[in-house]
Amino acid sequence: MSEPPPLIIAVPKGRILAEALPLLARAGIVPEAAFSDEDSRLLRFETDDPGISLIRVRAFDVATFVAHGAAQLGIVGSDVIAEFGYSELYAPVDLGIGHCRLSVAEPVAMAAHDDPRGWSHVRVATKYPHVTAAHFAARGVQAECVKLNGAMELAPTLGLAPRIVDLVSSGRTLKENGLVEVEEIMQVTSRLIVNRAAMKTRPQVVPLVEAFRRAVEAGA
Ligand SMILES: Nc1ncnc2c1ncn2[C@@H]1O[C@H](COP(=O)(O)OP(=O)(O)OP(=O)(O)O)[C@@H](O)[C@H]1O
Ligand SMILES: O=P(O)(O)OC[C@H]1O[C@H](OP(=O)(O)OP(=O)(O)O)[C@H](O)[C@@H]1O
Repeated sequence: MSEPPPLIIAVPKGRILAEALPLLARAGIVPEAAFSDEDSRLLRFETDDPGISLIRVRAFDVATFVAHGAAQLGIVGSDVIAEFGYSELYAPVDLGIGHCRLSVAEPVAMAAHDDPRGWSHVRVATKYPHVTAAHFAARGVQAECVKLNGAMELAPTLGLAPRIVDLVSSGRTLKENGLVEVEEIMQVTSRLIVNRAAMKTRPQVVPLVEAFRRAVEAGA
């Protein structure tokens, strides 16, 4: 009988990659050297297990590859999972990396005389229009979102939108751009995601999920 095709794990490039590498190692996955070389143009990588390959894609695309079954597993922020809301995804393991929060922020001067409890309509620049609209709808506020893919912090001073919804970790980006956090929407960490169909059809998936679970416990 021929070998099944390798399982594909989608890993985001950017900041999560560095935190994911030790986790992959503890899960027994050793990628070829080019994987941790930011200068490499390769997108798909072999590992020392012929049954496992890695792909390196943009953070938001990890969820899309896995939801459509193009990759069977992935590592992605809970912010991205929430924004897409793909029903095909199962997120069984909190990997304990990529800690940050998704928050509403506005200019310091505006915050001085603003009360979020009084809002009935907000205009917000964000990369997360679905999470933002759902958050505000739940408390009876109508949200008008301007979709940006980065540098949301520029929106208030340039008149694009008076407020933003963005990720905050140290708070340095907000501070340096004259903004202040006024409301937290969600706490974020990276999760292991699995395609639900692959979980049933590919017997190697469940042991791999367990390997990640043990890798997290070993690093705690
Ligand atoms: N400041 C931060 N601190 C900790 N984790 C973060 C921070 N910013 C983002 N993250 C987490 O890392 C993930 C990827 O963010 P990153 O900034 O690397 O990608 P991006 O620049 O938004 O993506 P792309 O360049 O592909 O559009 C986010 O979805 C989030 O879960
Ligand atoms: O609170 P801080 O520690 O300053 O982190 C917050 C910043 O981190 C993320 O951006 P990132 O650095 O990933 O840049 P990008 O989204 O513009 O690519 C986020 O979009 C904020 O701008």
